[in-house]
Order: sequence, then structure tokens, then C-alpha cells
Amino acid sequence: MSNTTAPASAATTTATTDPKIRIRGLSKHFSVPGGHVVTALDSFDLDVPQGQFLTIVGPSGCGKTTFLRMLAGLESPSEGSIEVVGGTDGRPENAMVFQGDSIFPWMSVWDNAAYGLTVRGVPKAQVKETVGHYLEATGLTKFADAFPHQLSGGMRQRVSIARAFANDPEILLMDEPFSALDEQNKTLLQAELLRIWDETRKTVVFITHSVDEAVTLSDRIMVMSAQPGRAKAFIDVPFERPRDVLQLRHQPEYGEIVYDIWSQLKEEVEKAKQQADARVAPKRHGLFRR
Ligand SMILES: Nc1ncnc2c1ncn2[C@@H]1O[C@H](COP(=O)(O)OP(=O)(O)OP(=O)(O)O)[C@@H](O)[C@H]1O
Repeated sequence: MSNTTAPASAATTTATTDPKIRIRGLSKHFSVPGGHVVTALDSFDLDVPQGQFLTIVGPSGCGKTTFLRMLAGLESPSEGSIEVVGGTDGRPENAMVFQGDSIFPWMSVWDNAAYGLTVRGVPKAQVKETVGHYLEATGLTKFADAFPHQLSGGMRQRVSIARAFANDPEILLMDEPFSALDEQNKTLLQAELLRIWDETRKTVVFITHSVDEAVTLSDRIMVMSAQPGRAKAFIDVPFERPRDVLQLRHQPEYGEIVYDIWSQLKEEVEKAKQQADARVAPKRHGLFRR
């Protein structure tokens, strides 16, 4: 499967056809107590073509969430540029789905899903049609009047997904949206996401710690290096769409891609662990001296 893996240096040259997201020289430094500076991301280049489902995997602390937050405009870059090539038709640039609850607890399922459209002043009939469609697609029609505290974790994530798609953003950003769910719910939601995404073919940047999830959902996977985070490798996922989550996992090629990603990741996970140990060691040393 090595023919699907491209070194990171090819990132900006192989995926330049009609990019929806263009990242150049992106770095992010954080000042932390003690006068230290953490470089979360270092000189990061990336093109995401229009309509691509890109997933990012990388060891803990390599800057995945920081990157997504910068894409969402919630953090500003220390250096470099982020460009989302967008339309001018009043649609939001992005919508984000997080790991935990990102819906409003005081609003019904319907109102949560309709929120972005209502704020934008979309005509009521269109809101009704769009929200109705995405609640149906996420299996929530019967729960339209329910409130988040009456729903399971999986159903709350469905509301987040329905809201994100209903809002029709230019790009969709998803930060480990299924990581808190049990295996069965995770598989169901992956299948639902695949189905909804197939309808819209939105440009998605998705973060996960699960290599299986990455291979199941994505067109392309970016493996990040341990901190400071950089693009280490790109792996194309050649499976045709629409995809069936279970059948996909039966294919011999699936295992080869999973192996390929793990081969890239292993070294970075070990590096990240050494970094974490090195951060703990001086503190321990200080403790013994007291
Ligand atoms: N606001 C902040 N202030 C200081 N340091 C920060 C801040 N946000 C992130 N960092 C640091 O930047 C680095 C990257 O963090 P980030 O959360 O982006 O990593 P990640 O790859 O998403 O990790 P994980 O997989 O564990 O969620 C970490 O060392 C983190 O401690």
C-alpha cells in the first residue's frame, strides 16, 4: 500500500487542484508559565481540495486541536496564513462539531438544529425543509421536541451533526466527535456521517485518534509528527463511495492501509511519550530535592 503514501513534502504539490483550504507556513507558539514557549505547530503547509474528506491523525499533543481551532478562527496563527476559499452567499465559513456536548441545553432538538439558519434569517419554509431533512437523516425526527438532557450521548452528537450540516457551512470541522461514544454507537454514527456526507460532499477536516475511523471515513489522511506538529505523511484512501462501514473492514486493502498509517504513526507516538516523560522528570527531580 506504500504507493498511496506521499511524503509530507508533496502535500502542497499533489493537492493543488481547486483547493478549498490553503495553509502556508502556519506556526503556533504558546507562552506558558515559567517564561517557556510551546511550539504547537511549526511551518505547516496544507492544501485541502474542494469536497475532500481529510482526516488528521497524530500523537497526543501534536497540535491537532490547535490547528482546527485556527481553521475555525478561534485562535490566531503566530506565523503563516490560512485561507478558506469561500463563496459570498452569506453561508457561514465553517461549522464545528466537538467531542463533548456542543449543543445548547436549553433548546429543543429542532431549535438546536435550526439555530444557525434562524440566526441568518433564512426563510421559515426553508428552515423547516432543511432541518426536517437533517433530523430525518440522523434518525431524530421523533425527538424533534426533546431537550438534550433527555437524549443519550450518541443522540446528542447526532443533533450536533444535524445542526452542522443544516447550517450549510463552506467547510466542516470535526474534533474527535465520536470518541466519547461506545463502539456500537460509534459505528452507527460513522455510517450516518458517511451517508450524509455523500449527499453534500462538503470539505471536511476531521480529527481522530482512531486509525480505523480515519480509514473508514476519509479520502485522505494526514499523519502529523510529534510536537512541534508538522505534516509527516499523506495517505490516500482509495475505497469507492458510497461506503459500507462493515464491508469496508473486510477488504484486505483496508488492513494494508491501517498498517501503513500505523507504520507512520508509531515513531511519532513514541517520540510524544518521550517528550511527556521528559516534562515529568524535572518535576519529579524537584520533588526529591525538597
Ligand atoms: N492555550 C494554550 N496555552 C498553552 N499551551 C497550549 C494551549 N493550547 C494548546 N497548548 C499546547 O499545545 C500543544 C498542542 O495541543 P493540542 O491540544 O492542539 O494537541 P492535540 O494534538 O489536539 O492533542 P490531543 O490529541 O491530546 O487532543 C500541547 O502541548 C498543548 O499543551
